Amino acid sequence: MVSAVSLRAVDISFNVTGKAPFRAVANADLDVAKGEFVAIVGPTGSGKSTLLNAAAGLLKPSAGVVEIHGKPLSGLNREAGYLFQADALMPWKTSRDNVAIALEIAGTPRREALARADEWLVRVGLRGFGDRYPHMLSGGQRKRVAMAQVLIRDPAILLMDEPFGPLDAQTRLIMGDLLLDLWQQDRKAVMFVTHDLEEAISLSDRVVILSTGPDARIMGDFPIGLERPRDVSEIKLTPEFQSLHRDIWHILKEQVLKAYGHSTGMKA
Ligand SMILES: Nc1ncnc2c1ncn2[C@@H]1O[C@H](COP(=O)(O)OP(=O)(O)OP(=O)(O)O)[C@@H](O)[C@H]1O
Repeated sequence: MVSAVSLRAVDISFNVTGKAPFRAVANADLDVAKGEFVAIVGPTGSGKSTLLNAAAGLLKPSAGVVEIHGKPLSGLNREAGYLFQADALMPWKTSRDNVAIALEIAGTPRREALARADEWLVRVGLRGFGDRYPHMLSGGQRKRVAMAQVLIRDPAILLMDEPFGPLDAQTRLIMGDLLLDLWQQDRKAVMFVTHDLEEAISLSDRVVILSTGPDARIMGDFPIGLERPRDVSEIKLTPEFQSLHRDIWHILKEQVLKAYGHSTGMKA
C-alpha cells in the first residue's frame, strides 16, 4: 500500500556561513502509513523538527526524496495540517473567526465557514467560547482552538511539532486524550514530534528514535501494540506500557547522554 508520507534516503544539510555544510539528518528512511500515528523522539538537536519540516515541504532534502501518497513532494505539502509548539492564532480575531479563517482562505463562504467553526469549537470542547479572543483563553483552550483551526480543513496528514510542549502536565494529558478521540474518528496519518517518551508511547502506533546529531540517523523503530481506544493517563499504569518504556528508554538514554556530552564537551 502507498504510504501517506515516505522519506527515502533523506539527507538534510544546512549552510552555515564560513563553515562546511552542517548535515543534521543522514540517510533517513521513514514510512508513515495512511491512518498511522507515528511519534518521533530523540535528544535535543537530533533533527526531529528538521524531519518534520522536510515532510511539510518547508525544507528541501539535500539528498533523497520525500513522497506524499506516492508522489514526490515539491513545494509545500498541501495535504498536511501543521501544528507547532507556538500556536498560530491571530490575536485580533475571536476563536470562531480564527477557526473559520482556515476555510475562508480556501474559498468557503463566510457564513458556512462560521457555522462549521462553531461545530469544530464544540468538538474540541469549547462550546460557548467562540466570541473570546486568544488572550481571554487559557493555554490549553488556545491549543484547542489551534487544533480546530487545523482539523477543520480535514488534512489527510497531521504534522505536529511538540504541540503540547508549553502546557502543564495535566493539561498535556487532557489534550492527548482529545487528540486521540479526534484521531480515532477518522484516522489521519500523524507525525508527532516530542521530547517526552511517555507521551510518544501513550499516543502512537510506532515510536521512531533519532540518534544524536549531526548526521542523526533513525536508530530505532518500535511498534506500540497497546490496545485502543486508550486513556493516556491510565495506559501508563499497565505492565505493557512500562515494559515498552523500559525497552525504548534503554536505547534513547544512550543518545540523550551523548547529546549532553556534545553540548558540555563531556563524554557520555
Ligand atoms: N536553519 C538552520 N541552520 C543551521 N543549522 C540548523 C538550522 N536548523 C536546524 N539546524 C541544526 O540542525 C540540528 C537539528 O535541529 P532540529 O531543530 O531539527 O532538532 P530537534 O531534534 O527538533 O531539537 P529540539 O528537540 O531541541 O527541538 C540542530 O543541530 C540544529 O542546530
